[in-house]
Amino acid sequence: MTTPLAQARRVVVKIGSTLLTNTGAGLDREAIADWVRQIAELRARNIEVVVVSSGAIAEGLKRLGWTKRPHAVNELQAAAAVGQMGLVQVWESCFSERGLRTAQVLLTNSDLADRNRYLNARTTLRTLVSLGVVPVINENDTVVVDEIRVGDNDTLGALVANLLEADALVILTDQQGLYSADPRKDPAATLVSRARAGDPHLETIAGGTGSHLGSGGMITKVLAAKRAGRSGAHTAIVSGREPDVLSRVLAGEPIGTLLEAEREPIAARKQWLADHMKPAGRITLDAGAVKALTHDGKSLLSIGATAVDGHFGRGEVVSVCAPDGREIARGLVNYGAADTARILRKPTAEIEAVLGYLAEPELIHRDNLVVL
Ligand SMILES: Nc1ncnc2c1ncn2[C@@H]1O[C@H](COP(=O)(O)OP(=O)(O)O)[C@@H](O)[C@H]1O
Ligand SMILES: N[C@@H](CCC(=O)OP(=O)(O)O)C(=O)O
Repeated sequence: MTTPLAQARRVVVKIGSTLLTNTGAGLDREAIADWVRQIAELRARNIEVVVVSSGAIAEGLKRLGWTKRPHAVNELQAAAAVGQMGLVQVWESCFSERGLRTAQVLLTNSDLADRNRYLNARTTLRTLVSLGVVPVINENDTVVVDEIRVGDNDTLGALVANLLEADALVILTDQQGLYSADPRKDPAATLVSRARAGDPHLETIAGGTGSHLGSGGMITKVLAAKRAGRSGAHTAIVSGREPDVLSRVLAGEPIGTLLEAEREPIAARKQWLADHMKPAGRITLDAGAVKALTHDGKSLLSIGATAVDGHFGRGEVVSVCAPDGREIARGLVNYGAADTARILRKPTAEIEAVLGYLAEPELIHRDNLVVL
């Protein structure tokens, strides 16, 4: 039986540092050339491919002769800048040997959090893909500090899958897939071959971080699958060393781990709201308002809001939380933080008397709200 990946027409392929750099020994040109051969085959089958390539820091460390990964952010950024040169050189030369054009795209979280820049990134990527170019994307490590980082390329891969409304996210790593426990520590761990993206059990078995070269480990892959699933993309986590891995996975062969998107994809604009890595503030609700949003698909009214945190203006993205602090939704708020604080627990009919104006009857309109 074939998996639903046999139907995928647009895919994001994310490749981790350990694989790309042969566990830190230096860029594995042979392996990269082989993935490029498979990508060329996919293109010939009319499958559009975007690559998210890690490895800049790992390659930079090697080129600078640093045997230990530094802690200082400026040193990591310098390593990324050095390594990125080598990375794109190898990708470019391997693709050109196959007669394919490639393009370097470096993104940060703030490029995706700002609505205009997000739309620009989307248009540029779509244009590249429609021109038959294979974009090679990485985080722009040189300019990002912690507050504005995506942080790891599994998440970046999911954001790109959402941005392009891809059908699949294929994560190539150094293990056969997701196991019931970290196989480096537990030899009895078994492979999870198929599960629902977003199943909370997956997060418990994926715990812990990865190798010293990469950043995420399995937990970021599981969370990336959940995120990609929201726009309808299935995720495969497979070994990049498996022969013909890309061709086989996208022919629907059940290898590695398949994490299936089961929900109806949410609309692109709502997806953008959900993908905000760092909302500008937080509004907490009472239990009745939580139910109105999550079960009844209602707008958020001020009467159900009990607390507000952060500094945000009208029109910014905020987190909407249950009384226990759990984030249940995100949305574009109609009132800034100071005015929101003044209308907490107030019925809509009193907003004008309290604030001296009525911007909108709802605190967040349902069209601008996505339940997570
Ligand atoms: N449940 C699990 N199944 C598989 N691997 C796991 C699991 N939990 C932790 N890991 C670890 O995650 C590592 C892969 O993550 P990472 O090194 O960040 O890879 P990449 O560079 O491909 O992103 C594996 O080598 C493994 O040691
Ligand atoms: N942008 C970083 C990637 C960091 C990262 O997520 O690495 P990995 O866990 O190997 O995919 C780099 O190029 O080194």
